[in-house]
Amino acid sequence: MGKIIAVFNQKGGVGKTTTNVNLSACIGKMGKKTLVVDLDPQGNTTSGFGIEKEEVEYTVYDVLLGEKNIKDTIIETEFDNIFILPSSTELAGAEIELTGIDNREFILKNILEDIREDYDYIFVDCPPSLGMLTINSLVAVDSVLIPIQCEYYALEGVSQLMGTISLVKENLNQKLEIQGVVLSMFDGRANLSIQVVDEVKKYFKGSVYTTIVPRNVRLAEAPSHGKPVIYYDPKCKGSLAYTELAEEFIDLEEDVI
Ligand SMILES: Nc1ncnc2c1ncn2[C@@H]1O[C@H](COP(=O)(O)OP(=O)(O)OP(=O)(O)O)[C@@H](O)[C@H]1O
Ligand SMILES: [Mg+2]
Repeated sequence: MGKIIAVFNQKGGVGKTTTNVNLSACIGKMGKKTLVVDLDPQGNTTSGFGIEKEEVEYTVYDVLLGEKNIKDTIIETEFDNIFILPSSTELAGAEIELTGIDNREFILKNILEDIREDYDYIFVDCPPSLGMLTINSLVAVDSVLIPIQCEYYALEGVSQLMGTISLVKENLNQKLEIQGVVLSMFDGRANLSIQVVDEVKKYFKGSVYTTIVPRNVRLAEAPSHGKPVIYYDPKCKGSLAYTELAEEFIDLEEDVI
């Protein structure tokens, strides 16, 4: 049965989508069948895998509103073992449209239960907010992968993030766990980055991945070519980091089992 993981931090621009696209692409390359759910109306995960948002007929929006079956909406990408449930800008409206529905926090969970056996891993890309879409994803998943940017305000908002996870755990999803914390956009030349790594490790204790993702311009360029970085420039630092992170992720998972 597939494991479902939300890539979440309510803070914007910390590397959620970059981590989601590149970690899942590396895991797919390792032979694991992977579904990526783009739950962000910005649709950066969808376009990051080379899918033109305007050309997609049905999206996660139609599935959430019960107008389309998930199996008919998932798209197979050109990348090894990667399937995507695409997003669209309409999804922004879902925040409001879903509030009128009974058991609205469980909509995504019920949808993903139908297909979780078909995949090894399912990654959900969350928007940078604490609205109904994010709550749906925290209820639907087994664990949360938290990207943290190596910058001055890195830990700002982290207590709110942990508070949200605790609330969901107490009230809506008892089995919710922290999958791990990924430090991203590390700049080895800056003392600040080094300090942030120490602080984050102190706060999250053993949950921080050993692999740290450096700031690497190839990671920022790859989405405009519609490719995960390992397909865009397999030898760059960003590719090496996400490949290492995927190996660490899988090793930890397979140890647990
Ligand atoms: N390691 C990195 N090196 C260089 N640029 C990066 C790196 N990680 C992310 N970026 C760039 O930083 C910006 C924000 O990253 P990303 O979109 O992954 O964050 P996000 O948390 O998903 O943002 P949002 O909250 O808006 O969804 C993007 O322009 C991305 O290309
Ligand atoms: Mg994003």
